[in-house]
Amino acid sequence: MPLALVTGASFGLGAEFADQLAARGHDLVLVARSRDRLEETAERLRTAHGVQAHVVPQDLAEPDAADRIAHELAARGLTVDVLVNNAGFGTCGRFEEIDPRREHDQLMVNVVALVDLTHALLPGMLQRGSGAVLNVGSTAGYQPSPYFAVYSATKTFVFNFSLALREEYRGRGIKVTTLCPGPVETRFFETIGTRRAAVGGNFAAPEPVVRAALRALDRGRAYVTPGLSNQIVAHLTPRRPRTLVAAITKRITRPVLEPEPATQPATT
Ligand SMILES: NC(=O)C1=CN([C@@H]2O[C@H](COP(=O)(O)OP(=O)(O)OC[C@H]3O[C@@H](n4cnc5c(N)ncnc54)[C@H](OP(=O)(O)O)[C@@H]3O)[C@@H](O)[C@H]2O)C=CC1
Ligand SMILES: CC(=O)[C@H](N)C(=O)O
Repeated sequence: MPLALVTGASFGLGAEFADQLAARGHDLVLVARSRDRLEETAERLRTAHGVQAHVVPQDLAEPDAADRIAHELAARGLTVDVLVNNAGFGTCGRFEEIDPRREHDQLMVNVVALVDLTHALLPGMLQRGSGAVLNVGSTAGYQPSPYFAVYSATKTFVFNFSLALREEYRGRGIKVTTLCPGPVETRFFETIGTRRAAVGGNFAAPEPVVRAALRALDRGRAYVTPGLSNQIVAHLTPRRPRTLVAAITKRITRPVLEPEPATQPATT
């Protein structure tokens, strides 16, 4: 069976990727920090889909995270066919008020670990002449986003990095697709600290978002943004003048500085 490695598989979109890939008959390697949660997911996938599910607990903010994962894969004799770089989190607010350590970790998880894991696994895919990389970006990456300065920049990085790789490996059996979702109902907003961080779209459930991502990967598409309002942001928003785009985006993202609304819908 083909083997897929999913980062951030303990919750949210990553757990959904693991479910849907297992339902398609993939064996899984599940990576995140929450060991218990990964073990539960792995057991559920084995029982429901009869696949092998391997748990590799790892903090992706650690500088040698990808090396450790690669070492673990080699020790267990596992060859990865599909890499889903999904793990990530956001920060928001006035830049000078955000904990620099948190921003640093965000860069490590959203950017450095994603590149390092791709370095670790892509050469094997090239040798075998087939493989797939699915990177999770965001609609936040389509433009500079004041009050999400670092988060949106990490997602712009993910998008441009993925587009460039896709072009480099065209014709060599490697698919590279970026999922750029708008707001999805996950723990993301608990972690970032406010549901006001859901900018410019309705909340989607993880299931259709992941389904759209895997369909796009099947078809070799460069990127996918599920949902009509998110597609308007993706395709119809002018890209320049860039300073004007940043100024307009600031008007849209500014509410993130205001207090959280009183009621909190449950998250998955
Ligand atoms: N929800 C949304 O509206 C949107 C989300 N995204 C992107 O989707 C991706 C998944 O987020 P989502 O499912 O929504 O959020 P969740 O908070 O539900 O899940 C985040 C996942 O990332 C993992 N993770 C976070 N930090 C680390 C770390 N240091 N080391 C290892 N794993 C880590 C978490 O695992 P653990 O805590 O166990 O380590 C968890 O499995 C992210 O890249 C996010 O930016 C993009 C657009 C919209
Ligand atoms: C959190 C996200 O990345 C999402 N695109 C949003 O705008 O809410």
